[in-house]
Amino acid sequence: MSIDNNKIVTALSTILNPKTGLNIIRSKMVDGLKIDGNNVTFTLKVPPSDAAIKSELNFACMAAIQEVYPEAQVHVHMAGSEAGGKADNLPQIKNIIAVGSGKGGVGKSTVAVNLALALKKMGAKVGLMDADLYGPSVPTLLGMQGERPKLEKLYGQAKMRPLEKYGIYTISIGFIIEPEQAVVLRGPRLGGIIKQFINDCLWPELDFLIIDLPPGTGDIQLTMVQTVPVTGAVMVTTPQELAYVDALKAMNMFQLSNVNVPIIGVVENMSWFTPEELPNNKYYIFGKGAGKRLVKESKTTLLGQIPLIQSVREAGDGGEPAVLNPDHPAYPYFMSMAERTLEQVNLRNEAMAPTQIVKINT
Ligand SMILES: Nc1ncnc2c1ncn2[C@@H]1O[C@H](COP(=O)(O)OP(=O)(O)OP(=O)(O)O)[C@@H](O)[C@H]1O
Repeated sequence: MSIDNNKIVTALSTILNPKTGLNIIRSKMVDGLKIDGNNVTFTLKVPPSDAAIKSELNFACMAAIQEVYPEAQVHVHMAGSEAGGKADNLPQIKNIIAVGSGKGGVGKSTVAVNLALALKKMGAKVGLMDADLYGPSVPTLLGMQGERPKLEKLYGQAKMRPLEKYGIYTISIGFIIEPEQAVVLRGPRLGGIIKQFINDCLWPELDFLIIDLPPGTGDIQLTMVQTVPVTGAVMVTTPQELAYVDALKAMNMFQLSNVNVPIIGVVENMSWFTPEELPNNKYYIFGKGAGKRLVKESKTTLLGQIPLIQSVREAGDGGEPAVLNPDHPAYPYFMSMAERTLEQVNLRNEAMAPTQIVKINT
């Protein structure tokens, strides 16, 4: 009986990429498959990992093929994938968007969550990583307090599966420890947790991973740009002068020549106050202008201005973000913010090469 190419591919597609948990055919790890009589030969492009995992993978491939064709002689050549490129970390994710701000409390998490859900509504596959380790808000904003991610073993390594809510995938330190304990985490451990969110999480194939960064500039932001190729950053600010100064500092971090993460655009939150009973009135209680000034400084685009509306806070506290409800007064603002973000990400991808992981000597 001659060996059928398709049956070999089917057998190999039961083997998983040790890094992502996706199958090795989908992950394009199998190259140069050749069948010659009973000999089955191919190259397996493996992400950097230890020798034990490589040998387990090797045996798993052989066993899967020999289950279908016991007479097959299987020759697997192991080849490392190129180091430092997008292929290494989160290759299954097309766009990684970091949402940053100069200061806390400007609504960065609210923007990140509504952006993620709006992109999902527009048909994208979306993940949301809560990297704000000191003040994780995602569990509350998505109404997921107390939920825990499932742990699984993959080739002997413990992996976490992101939780699913409203059709998006998410992970947060708030799902692992009680939020009030997060403040006791210190520098080196913070970087370790971010790396776990990236390397030890079984993220599915996604069009967008939105990352809710902590406010300001610091180790977590740096670890992030060093560990994954961030496609671009969305900066969130409130309209007042003081917010502008801090937002500019945070924005400049992404623009450092050795970081070089493009700014996708600026979202101005709490641009004006609109009382629910007077929906056409706008009161500029925080002044005007920070968003536009930041846009001018970064030569980017104003992705949106979101009004300060009491029910935005209520929707967030209630775990059902505004963009889930088409009748919510903030719905059109968040949707148009997401549409512009998508437009700008597409323009960025047409105009520039993928971001490389940043190498910083500290
Ligand atoms: N447009 C808005 N209208 C009304 N309330 C808002 C608006 N945006 C955010 N809020 C509320 O402001 C508070 C702070 O928002 P959020 O947690 O999103 O900010 P943040 O910048 O992520 O803060 P931190 O990084 O310090 O956690 C929340 O209670 C949120 O519901």
